[in-house]
Amino acid sequence: AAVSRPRIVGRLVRSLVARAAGASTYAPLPPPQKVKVAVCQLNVTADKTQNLQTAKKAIQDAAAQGAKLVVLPEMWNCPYSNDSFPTYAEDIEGANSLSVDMLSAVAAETGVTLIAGSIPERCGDRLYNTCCVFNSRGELLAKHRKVHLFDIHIPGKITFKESLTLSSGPGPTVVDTEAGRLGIGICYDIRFPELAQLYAARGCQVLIFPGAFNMTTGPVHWELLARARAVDNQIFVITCSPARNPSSSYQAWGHSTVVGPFAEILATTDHGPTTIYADMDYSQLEERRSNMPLVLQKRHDLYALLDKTV
Ligand SMILES: NC(=O)CC(=O)C(=O)O
Repeated sequence: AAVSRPRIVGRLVRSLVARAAGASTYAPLPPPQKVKVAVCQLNVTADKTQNLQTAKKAIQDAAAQGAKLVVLPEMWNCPYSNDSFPTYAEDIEGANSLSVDMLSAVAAETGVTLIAGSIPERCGDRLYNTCCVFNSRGELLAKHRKVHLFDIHIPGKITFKESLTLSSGPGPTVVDTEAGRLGIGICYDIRFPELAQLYAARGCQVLIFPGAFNMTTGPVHWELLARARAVDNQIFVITCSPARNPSSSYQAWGHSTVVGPFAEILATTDHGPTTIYADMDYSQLEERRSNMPLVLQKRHDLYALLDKTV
């Protein structure tokens, strides 16, 4: 059954308070040893109702295939454009968020942990690019607001300035779920290795990046960055893109991918709508880290990661 909005909000507030209070002192988790993940590369159109139906069906199908963790892409309920963000934005903690209601209900119905890509979030007079995380009861566990905004100008290729409409989020998001401890980033966030290092230092088992790279940066950087974050931190990395839509003003690269802690590709795809699956075995984290104990070999006398959020 769908979870009522007050319960969702209460849950989120408790979760945020708990994280603020104890972010540096997570108790060791009894994580599941193996998790089957589904990465849904959704077709995104200008029709929001259709986008919601597409997402719902993809989650249901993934659960029917045995996935326990389901990931959606960046901006799956609207076209990726500054014109669209204000129009499609929803108040995630308000009473009438169509997307959140659907996500909460389908997570509860299917019993999956849902990393719900991102949607434009309206909060007061600000907009954010926000990823919601739901547990198997449909409760909102956390939300990540994109920390690094995508402001780039590559002459003759691509210019995009998210900061024209969006505000950047306040900080990292580590969330303990039935599918393990997850660190969440959105798209451009993957380019900043310190964020991934911080997540690894906090004991995350998987880094999840809903993202929509493009035809200029995607071919050269998308897989490279996912594998780089994985190999640096000896950690699982998941990227989830929208499918490429020829009628869209922004051509997404696609190529959603799951990478293992040795930087090996566990699952990947091209640019069409599809769902890819991978079995993540968390015992590989210990194995890779004991084979090659990078954390123990760091020269803390020469450099350090400074976590300013705890
Ligand atoms: N869309 C993004 O946030 C990032 C991207 O396309 C890139 O880094 O390239």
